Amino acid sequence: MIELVDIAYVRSGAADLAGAVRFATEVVGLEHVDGGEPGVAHLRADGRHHCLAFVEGASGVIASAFTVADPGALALAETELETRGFAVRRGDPDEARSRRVGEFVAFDDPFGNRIELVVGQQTLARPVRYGRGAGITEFGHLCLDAPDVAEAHRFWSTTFNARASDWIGDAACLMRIDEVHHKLAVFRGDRPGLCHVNFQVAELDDVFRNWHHLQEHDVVIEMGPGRHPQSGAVFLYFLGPEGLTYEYSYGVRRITDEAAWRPRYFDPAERGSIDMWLGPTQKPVTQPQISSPQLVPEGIHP
Ligand SMILES: O=C/C=C/C(C(=O)O)=C(/O)C(=O)O
Ligand SMILES: [Fe+2]
Repeated sequence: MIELVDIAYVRSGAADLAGAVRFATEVVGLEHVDGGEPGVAHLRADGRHHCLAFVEGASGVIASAFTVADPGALALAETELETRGFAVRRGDPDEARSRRVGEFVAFDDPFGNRIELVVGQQTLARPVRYGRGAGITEFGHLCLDAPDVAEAHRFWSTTFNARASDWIGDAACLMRIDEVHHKLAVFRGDRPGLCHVNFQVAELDDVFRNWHHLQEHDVVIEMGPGRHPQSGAVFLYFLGPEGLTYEYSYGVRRITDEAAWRPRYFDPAERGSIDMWLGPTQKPVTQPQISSPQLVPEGIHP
């Protein structure tokens, strides 16, 4: 079993790099960390050097990354994935530099989502220079698509240490890797992709202030403000450029008594199962996975 320590970053293709950065800084409120790397823009939300990187090119998610403890754990993870039949590729030093990590490996999950496992993700000591005062405190979670959510849970909970915190029928599974109710969610979708990236905000007021800010800037609000009964968080989903959905949320549950927690099963057909405030609900737009070079011939995955 591979122990995921935290989420690290999402890497996404941007056909209009400048436009994606402008939105991420001026509208979402992230910091643009200028790394002097042509064609790549790093966006920061917390201590991590970045949690979102835009790479000039075709729109779509390139990879979603998780941290493991140290180089030894990364080497063990590589072997374990290979033993389980996954093709694993070691990132080269230039790729690792661009990701601001010491080392990383890449593989595709059984549904075609490109996952990277990293060690040595760079921390910046100076405070975050937020693009605007959105109240962002941290990169909260990432959400992937898969056609079979139960199968995705089986994969993440047997290959990795992810535990189901709650289910929304066969439509979604919210999984934790630490005390936070979920840092990884899988939603049902026909194709692999990134359903959304989440940023936690400091206060309830931030969610509502941000809502007005987004409306003033004619941003498409996909869902909310509302309150999820699963994590208890007040949410707001909105669509950015390149088909990337962002979520602000406030007040996510922490599961402090691991032994006592039992995942709950919500019925997606019940009104209120997605939004306790009974607002209109819809699945956020998914950013499709960019088809990356095959790691190995098809069909090798278990
Ligand atoms: O549709 C339900 C979403 C639930 C939550 C939550 O409980 O916070 C999410 O944020 C999510 O799955 O992304
Ligand atoms: Fe979310």
